[in-house]
Parts: sequence; C-alpha cells; structure tokens
Amino acid sequence: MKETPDRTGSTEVQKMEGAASGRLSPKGDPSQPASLRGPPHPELRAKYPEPDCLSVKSHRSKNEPPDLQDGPGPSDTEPREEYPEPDYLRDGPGPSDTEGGRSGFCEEQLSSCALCRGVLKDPVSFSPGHWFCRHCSSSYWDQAGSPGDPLHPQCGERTRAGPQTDSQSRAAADAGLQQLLEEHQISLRSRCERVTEGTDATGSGTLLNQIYTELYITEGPSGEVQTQHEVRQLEASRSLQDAPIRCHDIFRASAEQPGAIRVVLTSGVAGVGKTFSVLKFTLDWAQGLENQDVGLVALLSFRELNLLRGGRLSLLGLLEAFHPTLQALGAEQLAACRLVLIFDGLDESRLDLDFSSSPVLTDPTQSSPLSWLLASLIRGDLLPSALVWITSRPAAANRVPPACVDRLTEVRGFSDPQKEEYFSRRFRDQELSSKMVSHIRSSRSLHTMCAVPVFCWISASVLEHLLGSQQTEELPSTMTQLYAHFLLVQTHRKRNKYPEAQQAGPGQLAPADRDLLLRLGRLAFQHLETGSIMFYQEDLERCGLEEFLAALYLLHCYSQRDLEGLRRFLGDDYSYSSLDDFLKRAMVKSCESPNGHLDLLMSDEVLDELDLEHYNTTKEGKHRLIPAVRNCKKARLAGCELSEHHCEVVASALKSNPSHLIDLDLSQNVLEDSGVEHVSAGLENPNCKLEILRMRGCRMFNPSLLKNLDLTGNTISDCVMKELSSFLQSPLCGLKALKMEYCDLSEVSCACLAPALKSKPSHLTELDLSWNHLTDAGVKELSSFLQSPLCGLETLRLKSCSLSEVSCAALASALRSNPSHLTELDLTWNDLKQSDVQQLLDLKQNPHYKLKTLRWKW
Ligand SMILES: Nc1ncnc2c1ncn2[C@@H]1O[C@H](COP(=O)(O)OP(=O)(O)OP(=O)(O)O)[C@@H](O)[C@H]1O
Repeated sequence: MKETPDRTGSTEVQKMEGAASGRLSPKGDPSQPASLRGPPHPELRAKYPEPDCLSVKSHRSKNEPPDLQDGPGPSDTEPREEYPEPDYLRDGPGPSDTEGGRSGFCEEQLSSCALCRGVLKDPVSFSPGHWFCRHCSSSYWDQAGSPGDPLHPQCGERTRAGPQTDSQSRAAADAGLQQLLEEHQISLRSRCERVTEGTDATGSGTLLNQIYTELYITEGPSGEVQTQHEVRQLEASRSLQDAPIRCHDIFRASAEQPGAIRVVLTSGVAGVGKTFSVLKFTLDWAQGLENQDVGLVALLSFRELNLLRGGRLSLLGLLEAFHPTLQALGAEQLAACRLVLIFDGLDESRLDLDFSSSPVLTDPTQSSPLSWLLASLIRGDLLPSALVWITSRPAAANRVPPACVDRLTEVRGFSDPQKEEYFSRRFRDQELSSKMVSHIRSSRSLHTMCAVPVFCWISASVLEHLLGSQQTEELPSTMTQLYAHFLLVQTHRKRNKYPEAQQAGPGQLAPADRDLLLRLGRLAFQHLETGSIMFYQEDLERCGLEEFLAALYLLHCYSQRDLEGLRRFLGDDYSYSSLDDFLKRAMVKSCESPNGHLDLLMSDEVLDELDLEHYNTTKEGKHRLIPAVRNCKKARLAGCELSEHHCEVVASALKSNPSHLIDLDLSQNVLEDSGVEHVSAGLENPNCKLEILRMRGCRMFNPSLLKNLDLTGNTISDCVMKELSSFLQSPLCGLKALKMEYCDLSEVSCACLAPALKSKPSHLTELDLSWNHLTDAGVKELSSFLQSPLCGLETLRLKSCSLSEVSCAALASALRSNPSHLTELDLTWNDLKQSDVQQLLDLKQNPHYKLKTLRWKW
C-alpha cells in the first residue's frame, strides 16, 4: 500500500533479496557512470584540515599519483643486508609469515625474486611484501597484457598498479585507499541523494535535500524503558524545552559531555525521522559538507541485516555486503580510516544481541555470527576507533546496555515552525502550502500529529489531492478522516498506475480495491494482535496505518456478522450485540493493552468532564486515559493511584496552550513530593486556568493561583498551616474557597490562619473548617478576621468544632461591629441550644445584617 522511502539505499543484500522475491529493483546502483566520479568540492577540502588518520580528504596521494618509476631501492650490486628495511615490515609480520589478514599477502624472503626465485636484481615491489627483479616483473606484465589491476603472480591477490619501490608502494597504497574511499563516497552520495516516497509518480525519487527539514533532536532522554503508546510519548515530550542538537554534531563533544563520544544511541517514535537523519548525515558527509574529518561512513539497516539470516561474516565481509565499493578494503586500511558505522532501526532487529556473554572479537577479518560481531563493535572490542551510531524506536532502545552508550539523543520530530517549513519545502506553490498549513493549524489533532514527519507526509499527500482536485468535499479534520482519505488517495494512485484495474467513481472504491483493503486490514489486524511490527513489503506500521486498517477490518467483521473474526479479538464469550456495545468492548479491550498498541489519537472536541470513575476498566486502563486531561474542562482523577509520571501529564495539561482545565480533582492519591512539584509547576504556568483543585486525602503541596482549595482529610500540622498562611498572604493568592474539613486543626491553627486572612484584601468568600477541634478559643481568633474591613467572607462553615455559646457571642460581636458580607453560617453538630445562638438570631435587627442562612441545630 504505502511505498516507503528507501532506508539506506540499495545494497547487495537488498539486491539478492529483491531478486529472490521479485520485488522492485533497488534504486541505488552503486556502480556509477565514470562521469559521476570525482573528488568532493575543492573549496570544502581546503576548509577542512587534514585529519591525523587517513580520510578521503587526504589529497596527498590524490594529487600526486604514485610514481611507478624506479625509486631509491637497493641495486643488485649491493649486498642484501644493506637494503633499507621497508617500514611496514618493521612492525608487521616477520618474513616467515605466510599469510595475514583477509588478503592473505604472501611474504617472501627479500633476498629472492618472487617470480624467478633467484637473487633479486634491481628489486621492485607492487604490493607490500612482494619483491621482484625488474626484468621478471616487466616480462610478467607484458605477458599479462592488461593495464588494470592484475593478479599477483604468486598468491593471486589483485594488485593495484605496476611495480614500485618501498616508498612508492606506500604512496600507491595510500592512493589506492584514497581512490577506494572516494568511490565509496560517490556511491553513497548517489544512494542517499534521492528518497523514494509514495508521492513520487516517476519512481525516480525525491531529492533529499529538497524536502529535508531540520528536525528537533535533543540530547539525553531519560533512558527509561518506554512502554507508553508512542503518541502519548510524543504528547508528553512536546512540553519540554530542551536544547536541540544537529544530527551532524552527534559525535561532537559538548559542554555537557566534553569527553570523546564513541557510541551514540538515538531513539524516536515511528516515522519521526530517524532514518532521514542518518541519510542526511551520510549525504552531507558524502557531499563534502559536514564531518570531513571522518574517513568512511558505512550505513547499515537492521532490516537488511535481518536478511542475512544470522549468517557468519567478518567485519570486512559485512561492509562489503552492504557497500560493494569497499570490496578491496583491507584490515590495515580499515584501521587507518576514521570510520563511522551507522546501524539504523534497532527495533526491527531479529538478532539476539547479547552484550554480556558473547565472545570478544578483535579481528576484522574473522568470520563469526552477526550478533557477536555487532556486540563486539558496539562494546568497542572490535575496531575501537570506529564511531557507532544506532537508531531505534524507544521501546527497543534498551537492547543496548547504557554502559555501552556514550550519548543518548532523541528525535522529537518537528517543532511548530518546522512543520510549516516542511510544507513550504515540499510544495513550490506557496499558496497551496499556506492553505495546507492553515488547515492543519485549525485541527488540533492534525497539528499535534504533524510533529511526526510521516504524518506531515500523509497529510501533504491527502491535502494535495483534495485541494488540487475539483472536489468540494470538506477537508479531513480528524486522524480517522485523514486515514480514510489517505487510503482513497493511494487507491487512486494505484488505479492510475494500473489502468486496466476496475474503474470506480471519484472518492469510491472499486470492488477489487475494497477486497485489497480488507485483506490488508486482516494482515494488519493479525500483526497488531501478535505485536509484530514488521511488514517487509508494505511497511504499513511506519505511519500507524495498521491501527486504522485493523479497526476497519474489525468493523467489517461486525457488519458482516463474522463472529469468528470478532471473537478472535473480543474473546470467545462475545455474542453479536449492538454497535454501541461492540465499540465499547473494543475500547475496553484496547484500554487493557499495557502499552496502548491497540489505540491511536484523540478527539479534538474539548470534553466537559473526564471522570475516571465512570470507566469500568482496570487501574492500568484508567491510567491510559489520563492524557485526555489535556482535552477537558473538569477532570476527576480521584483514588487512581496516580504516579509521579501521571502528575507530570496533568502538569503538562495545565501548561499547555491553550489549557482547558478549570476543575481538577486529585483527591485520595498518595502524591509524592516530586508529583506535587509537577502539579505546582503546572499551577504556576501562565497558561494555567485552573480555578478548582481538590486534593482531599492527599499529601500537602504548594498551591499558587488557586481559586478553590479543598484539603479535606489531610492532617495539617501547625507548621504546614503557617506555610498555608504565608501562601494566603502572597499577593498572588486569589483563593476564593478554602475547605479544610477533618484536618486536625486546633486553636493554634486558627491563630496561624487569622493574621493571614486579614492581612490583605482577601478574595476568600467561602471558608469551611468543619469537623476540627477548634474550640471557642479558635473561633475567637477567626472572629478577628471577620471584624476586619478587608474581610469579604460570605460563607463560614464550622460544623462540629466543639463550639459553645462563647463562640456564638464572639461571632455575633464580629458581625455587629462590621458591615459584614456573611450570608451563610453553619454551626451544626456543635451541640448548641437556642439560648446559645440567640445573640446571632438577634442580629436580624441590625441594619448591616446580611445573613440568609444560619444553621445550628443537629
Ligand atoms: N527531516 C525530514 N524532512 C522531511 N521529511 C521527513 C523528515 N524526516 C522524516 N520525514 C518523512 O517521514 C517519513 C518517515 O521518516 P523516517 O523513515 O526517517 O522515520 P523513522 O523514525 O526512521 O521511522 P521508523 O521507526 O518507522 O523506521 C519519511 O519517509 C519522510 O516522508
């Protein structure tokens, strides 16, 4: 269904697989026309200084072709002992060694010619360790008759050039490596410069540089295993404001990490741009634009590694399999290059990576199981100088032990301005792209989801189709509508491609299309159920399409009364029921999933109330509904065993722009300090519109811009009361209602509270201190507040506070002395008699008296 972008360009492995399965041939042909072969731009070469180790930028050998004429080699008249020993023999294998490394060079006694076996005359060499008489070698070349790289006359190894002396042979070796690396660079350039996306009508791919939009990548995610649904992770991560890092800089030291960075692990949700990042890194290197101190970049995808089916390979063999241009690369040359190895898509790997007990490999020529090879590379046993970059979706990122990783980064997708840049890059017609952007901005769910680039691509495909056609139908504003349109767009494309297929009217499905979609739906459904995320050919999972298709399939089962299909998902006890009931059961089933793999996205409508009590599901099911707080006015999350993370989600809802929450109930949750801190931070955010916060039976916290505070059931010590009192004195405090039933308050508590209440024009209109042992002494303290001209209290509840006639007298004198605002006074459960409250009742005669309700009986 979806023609996906090519991950790393084609490789030998891919070609083999493609040939076997009859798939389309790969687009990146490593054998380029000669005209394409050329050095990187000279200006850029000048800009980047020569690194210590050899890189393709080493133009020493490029500009000075090896001199294949006679060098200062020993003459046949000089005794053998006086020959200067070639450098590579000093540290290398002794003359008796017969093979070494992958190339298995023959080592010969320097005293004899490798061809005639006689004493060397006018010795020359055309590869390390091979010495010949000039005459013998000339005859050999004459016989071979080929100007190319002839086979070594003794060992059959392919050699690069004609005979040469020691320093010349090293220059030739450098030049050989140089040439090889340049060819590799050119090959990579051609592989990465175009990406194939589904919108590509010609099949030639789109230029990566034309559509590539800078991504928001951050350094150092938490490193925790992420089991949340990826959309939720995305939602949560949008609120964070971390400093970005460019994909080109991931191996560079930073102020936070000044040391050398060898292994980088980059995580990110599906379709967020991990593969595009590694392609961009590679392309910019291959074009001579970035990271020019790197000698060699090798890009390997785990998906293609899987195709090797766990076979045995050496490191050199692996590089060759993925990059045929590296065929002639030897072990010594590899060690001399500054190599960057990129492994893309760890989540797709079927390899059993065992970092703790797989054997240590150090030899790049040694064949071993692929999983050992990778573990050794990542641990740094094998080629420790190589830099390794691994990308993965979050759930699989923990397959590499943290100890092996020097830097963690996270691709978070597009920021809001980047989303807009994406559309303007993709479409030359700026009017069209502006229309798309404004449509996406108008739908919250589309706008949120467009943080994931693949959703931008889907949206762009759909909107291009709809805005470009004469159709007058409404543009999709929910993800479901978007997916439905996407299917139509893709089907339409298929019809254009295969015109012999059955025709149908615009916006309609031909029976064959319908059949295909349902078959895809069944496939998606089955894979989704088993948790399998890989579709090698269709690759639907990347855009979450399988969730939509699976749902479509299930709905089809329902409409066709396919009980077998329905029972596979809903359980054997399911019997055909109303659509409402069916949908409800499907919802409950998806809520039960521990990682949310059965659901996707979010209604755009702002809910009046989210009350988790109303959902008849497990605790985990309720937890998974919590992110919906972002989209409701009133949220009841009481008694749900909220964790710190949930508080973080709530806080992000309070901070979001716009924030809809007005009334929040977090009662009966044991909130740790960290959780409370999150909530407090949410309350302090200028976007926060919360007016009512209920935290009955929770631990104490530090509220700020609250209108309504309910602390019922908390044991509030005098010390906490003082904190509360200082909060009440803060000029920011706009509290209107304070409820503190059953808080173990005493006379002393009131003494703490009263000065605060009368210290500034108080917004407090409602105070409920019922069910506390305040006693008359406490009420006397409070009555001083009632006497203050700053007091605007309208409701005072003092139920069951151990009060007597004395309290009534104090309250009456306070109300008498001041034009009071009090309209409701509740003194029930204090065992008062009529005579005790008489003074209050008599106030009715007072012109300032506003009391409408006085309760005092049991
Ligand atoms: N930086 C970008 N600029 C433009 N388009 C992008 C960018 N990144 C990703 N896209 C779009 O999103 C699609 C998916 O991106 P990519 O394959 O890189 O995602 P991913 O993170 O590797 O996903 P998965 O985990 O599924 O492999 C691309 O094919 C492209 O259409």
